[in-house]
Amino acid sequence: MATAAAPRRFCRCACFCSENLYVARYGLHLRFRDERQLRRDYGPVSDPAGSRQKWAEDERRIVPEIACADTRTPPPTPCLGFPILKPWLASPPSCAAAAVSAPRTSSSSWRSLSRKWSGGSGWGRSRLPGKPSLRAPTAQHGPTSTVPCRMQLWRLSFWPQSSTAHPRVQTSRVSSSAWRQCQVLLHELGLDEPLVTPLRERFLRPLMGLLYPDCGGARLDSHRAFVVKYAPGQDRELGCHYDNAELTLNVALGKAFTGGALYFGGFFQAPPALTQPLEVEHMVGRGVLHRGGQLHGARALNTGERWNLVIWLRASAVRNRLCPMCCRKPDLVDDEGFGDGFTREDAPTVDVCALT
Ligand SMILES: O=C(O)CCC(=O)C(=O)O
Ligand SMILES: [Fe+2]
Repeated sequence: MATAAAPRRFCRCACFCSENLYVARYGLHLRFRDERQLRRDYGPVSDPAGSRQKWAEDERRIVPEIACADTRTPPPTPCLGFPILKPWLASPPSCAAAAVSAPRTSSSSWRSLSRKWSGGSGWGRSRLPGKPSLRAPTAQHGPTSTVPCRMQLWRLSFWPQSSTAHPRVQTSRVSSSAWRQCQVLLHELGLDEPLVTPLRERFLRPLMGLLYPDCGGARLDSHRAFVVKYAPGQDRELGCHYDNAELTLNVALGKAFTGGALYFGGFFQAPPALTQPLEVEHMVGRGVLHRGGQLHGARALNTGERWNLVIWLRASAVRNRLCPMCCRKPDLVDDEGFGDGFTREDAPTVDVCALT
């Protein structure tokens, strides 16, 4: 008789508290061991004019940000209109439904998968409403694909009424490398289990197994999903960074906006990385897939409001060997939920062809 497997325990890497802390104000990624090291390594950067007064001001601002990343403050209860999402949650989004059948096709390559989903037309838009399609990878920057889907259903009626209702960063480390005012973690809304986990297991893992086998695409076993908001008077852009993820899906949910394009460079391990950035315009209802380690950022919003769903997809089998943030063997610390996707032992291999 089959017995249910015990839930896996996820961890984070201890570098969470010290490495790669992004301070948007300076566009800097900091290492933080102690105050002396902080002053020694970054004093000249944060105090170009050599003014002690300015440094004191910087210190006030930098240290609370670090403390915030350090302590994992319990999340405030988000104010949300959850019932508004319920009818939609009852039936899976069309992209998930369409993609569930993908592994059963004989296609095992990007090109044939694209042909199937784009109604035989090769690269480009899907002719079938609601079905995902894939766009050609760009030669220079590695595959970055777009997946239209009905994610615009995510009108996010649950967004807090004002940004102050949901204090910045307090819900989480946005990432160890990106930081912004307005973000809501989906697990804090209770949406991981009913929504994001099935989406990852039934749709994204098979798809990523085909598109990005070298990044652990077929072995994705956790995620961090959040919705970000850019608006005038709030965040308008996002600095260049890489994600704490093997792979990322970034879906433009709305509303109406201009500007805010994503730009991509090379991989963070291979500088100089942003000499010729590739720009990808966000289109509402479409998602962009990319490798987490690919440097990227978001250009300034010109007008309107931009809301995006970002899912950082993680494969413990990959990250257990090398933490993508500190690039060392991870120093594991037990954590809640999916932690940062590390585990004390590797997940069993997933046969994507056997998934239904
Ligand atoms: O604003 C965007 O679309 C990019 C978001 C992003 O790269 C991230 O949250 O890691
Ligand atoms: Fe990112």
